[in-house]
Formats: sequence, structure tokens, C-alpha cells
Amino acid sequence: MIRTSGLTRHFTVKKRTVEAVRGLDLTVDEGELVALLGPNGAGKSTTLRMLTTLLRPTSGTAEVAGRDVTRDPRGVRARIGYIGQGNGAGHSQRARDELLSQGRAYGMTVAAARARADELVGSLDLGAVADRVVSSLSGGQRRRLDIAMGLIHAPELLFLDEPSTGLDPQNRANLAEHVRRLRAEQGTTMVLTTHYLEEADQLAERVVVIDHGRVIADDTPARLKAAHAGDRITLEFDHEQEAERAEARALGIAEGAQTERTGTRLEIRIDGGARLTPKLLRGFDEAHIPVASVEVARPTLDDVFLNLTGRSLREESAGAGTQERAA
Ligand SMILES: Nc1ncnc2c1ncn2[C@@H]1O[C@H](COP(=O)(O)OP(=O)(O)OP(=O)(O)O)[C@@H](O)[C@H]1O
Repeated sequence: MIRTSGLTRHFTVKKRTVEAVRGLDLTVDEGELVALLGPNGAGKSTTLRMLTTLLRPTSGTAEVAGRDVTRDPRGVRARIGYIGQGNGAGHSQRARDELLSQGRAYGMTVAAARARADELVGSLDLGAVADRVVSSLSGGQRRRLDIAMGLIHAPELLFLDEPSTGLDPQNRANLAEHVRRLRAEQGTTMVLTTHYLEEADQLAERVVVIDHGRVIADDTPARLKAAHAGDRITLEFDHEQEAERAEARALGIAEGAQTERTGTRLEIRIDGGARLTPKLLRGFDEAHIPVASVEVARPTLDDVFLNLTGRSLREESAGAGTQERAA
């Protein structure tokens, strides 16, 4: 469904070259639900904009839905749906009419557009708001309408750029549920970008981790976590000295463990941490090191990112949005 080779895009900002996407090789098969995950500025939107023909690659090739993005952009556009970041100003049309206009813009007959709009209003749970003007819809409803608009012409492939940005956690979960259902009901191949770790983890069958314009990992969330991150055991002690002794003891018990000590806290990363914890606690007990508290956490995609780059995706996303842009 998508095949890119060495896809690259540079921008020139104040005589400096920004390498937004550098030699991206990506394959997405029919029916997949893939998330491009990365911090702000990683190159996710630029990749999506090249795949949807909104931006010409500097070099490399991309074939989308069987057409080349540079040689046949119209052919690509006819076969895909694209939902960009946010939709700006409110609209004075009713939601259902907006959908019908969109269908007509794609050359559908009134009857076909109406039938398809009804179907999408049903699958995206828009029945209660379909006759309201768009500007009066909530963020979550608006986002669902955006998705319906992107799907009106029944594209084989749907691109969603940061679909849940700006939504509260409940609406985000709700949107994820709708995306999953759409996939199940309509079999549309979907590629979405996100910097929400939980969203990528729960929604996508495959996560492509992008950093500095390159793919640094590409697999199912479960396999990424198994390959790149262990469980995290966090221990608290009453005194720093105890944490120090516990660290030495832990390294003797848990071979291959990675430890990090901050004051009275000791963090241990290791595969199978949950099963190892009782053994560790027995070891500390034997050495007369009293443990104040213990917590075992399964790895997250953030741990994967941390392991691959030495940086946390959470911190990067929190401090987002200060990059320069030019047209
Ligand atoms: N039109 C542009 N002009 C100049 N630089 C740009 C332009 N668009 C993107 N960039 C730069 O390219 C890099 C990648 O940006 P891009 O928007 O693709 O990242 P992203 O991963 O989608 O981030 P976000 O999560 O913030 O949307 C950034 O350094 C950005 O500043």
C-alpha cells in the first residue's frame, strides 16, 4: 500500500538546511494500522505531507496506493483520505451537509454521497449531532466529523496527522475506539502520527519510531518493548547508604540488570523483573538492608525510546513547539 525508498525532504530556513526527513524507507501493507511515533520535530508530519502529495520530496521515491507521489499525485489523491492537524475555524454548515459537500467535491452523486454519509454518521457515532452546525460541535465530535470527511469517498488508505491532539483523555480514548471500529468494519489501511505513547501503544498494530527524520525502530508495540526495554523495579530506602548497598547486592543477584541510583531511590531495569523481585527482596533481607517500598512497572514505549536514543519522549513532547518554520 505504501513503499518509500530513501525518502528525503530538506527545508532552507535563513540559509540553513533543515533535514526534516532523511532517507526514510517504509513499507505499509494493505489493511495495516500503523502509527508513526516520535517527538515534536521528528519529521512525522513532513513524511505524511510527502505521502499525501502536499509536499514534494527533495529526493527518494514513494509509491502510495500503487501510484508514484511525484509522477501521479492526482492518482494518489483519488485513492487516499487525509486528515490534517486541526481544522481551524468553525463552519456554518450542518455536519451532515458538510459531509455531503465533501462527497460531491470528490465527484460522488448526491445519492451515493448521502448513503455514504449515513453510513459514516452511524459508524462514527455522529447521529445526535449530524444536524447541528459544525461550529457548535465539541472538539471530539469535530475530530470524528473530520475523520468521516476523510473517509467519504471510501479511500483505500487514510492518513491521520495527530488525530487526537487537543482532545481530553476521555475523547482521545473515544476516538481510538472509533478508529479501531472503522478499521474492523471497513478494512481501511490507516497511517497516523502521534506523540502520545499510550495512543500508539493501544491503537496501532505496528509502531514506526521516528527520530531526527529517520526510522529508528519498527515493530509491534509488544515486540518493541520486549526487544528494547525491560521491566522497571523502583525501590525506596530510608537511607542513601542502604540504596548504595542494595545496588551492589542487586547487581550480584540480577545478571545483566541496569541500575540507576538517585539519593534513597534505586531503579533497576531487567527482563522478567516481576518474577525477579521476590528474589531481590530476599537478597536484601539476608544482607539486612531494609526496603521502604517497591514498585514493579512493565516497560512502555517511552522506555523503548529512552533505550534507543537516551532521551525521554515524554520530556521532548512536553517542551514542544519552538521550532522555526518557513513556507
Ligand atoms: N515548512 C517548513 N519550513 C521549514 N522547516 C520545516 C517546515 N516544516 C517542517 N520543518 C522542520 O522540519 C522538522 C520536522 O518537522 P515535522 O513537522 O515533520 O515534525 P513532526 O514530527 O511532525 O513534529 P510535530 O509532532 O511537532 O508535528 C522540524 O525541524 C521542523 O521545524
